[in-house]
Amino acid sequence: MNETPGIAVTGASGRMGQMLIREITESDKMHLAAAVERPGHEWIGQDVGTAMGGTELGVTVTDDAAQAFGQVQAVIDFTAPQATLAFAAEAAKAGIVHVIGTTGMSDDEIAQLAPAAKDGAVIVRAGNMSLGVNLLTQLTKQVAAALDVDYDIEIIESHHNQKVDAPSGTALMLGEAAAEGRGVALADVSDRGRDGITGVRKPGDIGFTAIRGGDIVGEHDVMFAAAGERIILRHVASDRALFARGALKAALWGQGKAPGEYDMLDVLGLKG
Ligand SMILES: NC(=O)C1=CN([C@@H]2O[C@H](COP(=O)(O)OP(=O)(O)OC[C@H]3O[C@@H](n4cnc5c(N)ncnc54)[C@H](OP(=O)(O)O)[C@@H]3O)[C@@H](O)[C@H]2O)C=CC1
Ligand SMILES: O=C(O)C1=N[C@H](C(=O)O)C[C@H](O)C1
Repeated sequence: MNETPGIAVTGASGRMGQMLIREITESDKMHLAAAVERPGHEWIGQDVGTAMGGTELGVTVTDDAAQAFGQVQAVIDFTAPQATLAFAAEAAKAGIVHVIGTTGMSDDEIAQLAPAAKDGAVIVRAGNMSLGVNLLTQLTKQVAAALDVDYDIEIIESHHNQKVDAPSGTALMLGEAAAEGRGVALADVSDRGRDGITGVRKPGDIGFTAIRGGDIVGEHDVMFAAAGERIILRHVASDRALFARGALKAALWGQGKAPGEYDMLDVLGLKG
């Protein structure tokens, strides 16, 4: 009998799904108890370890999230917005921790998580689970608060060519932090797509640029550009294990917490 928390991983065959499974099986603080994929996926019914090309892990990939979540203490979910909403409803029914790494959720989709948090899920959601990026959000807020609108804020993110959403979840976290530092709402100042005759830059705007290419894991610059100088705050991720380890930490942190919505600043004790 394994006394450590049992963890389910959704999107088990994905880049992050496989990374999470590797990290969980190497941890002595938790154990892999379920692996979920979408109905019709070729991995359904196979042992997840052998499907990944390694040794058997004794966990069969399933498309039955309700049944899987009934057997675990936490689910770690790096999938897609609509899938994540369905998993949140199941996590609420099971009364478990739901760690959400999925990005690209609209404001409306994010708002739809509230009922799940009210009904029993302990939701920990962040567009980036790394300590470095979460620290960078605090630094961004601080620098933005110290500088006036003579410093144009631009957020530049680079990712691999398989990424489907832009700007990245991390870029949006950094944008929110900059806007908060300036005491404005990001929605009012966000400039997300320049093309053609755009006119001159509006003072106070926060601009976003997305680069997609090759196998870039994830790079983010927050630039404060003024006449005669530029300040650039940068985070470079070179290994997805970084995100997976943050997610594992969140799954453990959530044990015994009251149902509700939390983020990585709560987990890392960086709020304030
Ligand atoms: N917060 C963070 O720190 C990080 C967040 N991310 C985010 O995580 C998400 C996944 O990224 P990544 O692993 O690179 O993407 P992948 O496309 O490699 O993986 C996504 C996985 O989710 C599966 N999936 C989609 N819908 C369902 C469903 N209904 N039920 C079960 N599984 C489903 C996909 O299956 P199929 O292939 O069949 O579609 C796929 O296996 C993205 O939103 C990304 O931005 C990534 C890294 C870090
Ligand atoms: O899709 C990715 O790969 C990543 N997504 C997250 C994001 O959208 O910011 C985090 C990380 O940068 C990798």
